[in-house]
Amino acid sequence: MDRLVLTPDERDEITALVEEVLGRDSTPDVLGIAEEGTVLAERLPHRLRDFLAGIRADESEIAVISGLSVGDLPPTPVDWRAAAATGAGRHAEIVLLLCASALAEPFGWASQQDGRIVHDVCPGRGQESSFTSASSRLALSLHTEDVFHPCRGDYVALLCTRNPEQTATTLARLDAREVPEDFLAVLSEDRFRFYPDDSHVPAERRQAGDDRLTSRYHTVGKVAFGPPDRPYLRFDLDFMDAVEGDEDAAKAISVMHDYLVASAQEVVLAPGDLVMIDNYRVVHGRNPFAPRWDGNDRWLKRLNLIRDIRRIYLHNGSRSRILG
Ligand SMILES: O=C(O)CCC(=O)C(=O)O
Ligand SMILES: [Fe+2]
Repeated sequence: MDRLVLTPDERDEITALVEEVLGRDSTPDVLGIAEEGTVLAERLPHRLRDFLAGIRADESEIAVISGLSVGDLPPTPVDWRAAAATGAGRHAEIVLLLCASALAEPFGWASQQDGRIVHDVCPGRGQESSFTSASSRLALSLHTEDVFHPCRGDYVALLCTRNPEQTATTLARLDAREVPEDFLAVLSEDRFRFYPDDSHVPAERRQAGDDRLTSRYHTVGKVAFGPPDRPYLRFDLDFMDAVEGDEDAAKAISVMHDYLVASAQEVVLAPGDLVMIDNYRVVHGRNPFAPRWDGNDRWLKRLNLIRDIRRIYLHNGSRSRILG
């Protein structure tokens, strides 16, 4: 893991830029700021830009920037809808957008959190055991973000505003030297189906009970691909399966899951920590925790990033960074 600890002066420089951007408009347009992101990011402290350029060039798995300001915070919202309605944590959103724009291009999903580009990750009441980031009492299993889609992010960026129980984010990669060749060979073939996760499916449809995974749209692909010595990875136990009748592929999913769990590392984010997770090189998840619903629960802001925004434009058939 690579880490950069910002100095108080660097933090203040970033805060001043964020305040300038927020001060331009009484109702800031977050998507509009994302459009300007890469230009605004040129004004971030040199050491931060240098660090992120290195992360990008090296394809580093995990990078943490510590010491960011998250602004004045209201109580942790009860769910993302409450955050969206009130603009809770706007300062933190812009910190995240600007810093992340020095690494890659922000984008969002029409099907997720109402098409917002910056997401809220906080425990949702009634969603304690869901398979989404709003879960709490149930661990969020190791996954590639948006595993089903060819335009899934190159990075997931998470900025922590609160983490009172020091709940860990979990991370794991595939080290080709550690796994048997025949197993890797199965993972490297188009023998796996990938489905949209529950955050992309309207709650009404899920509650209606007619939403079996296999009735969802899916894509077929490999779990391991890319440079053989440093393979890329596509995996989400809860939202994938083997193609019909392929027992060796089904077994490979289960062995792969055990391998990832056994080799996972934990990163505990503190307020003001921003982690950039390479969504091709590592899978991520979260340990379980017990929310207190006291306004001080764990709360992250999340942003998806892609190296080449044209892939999104081509998919959309328009210059929109909201995919769908
Ligand atoms: O809460 C965390 O640490 C990770 C959550 C997650 O997987 C996500 O927001 O994509
Ligand atoms: Fe995730």
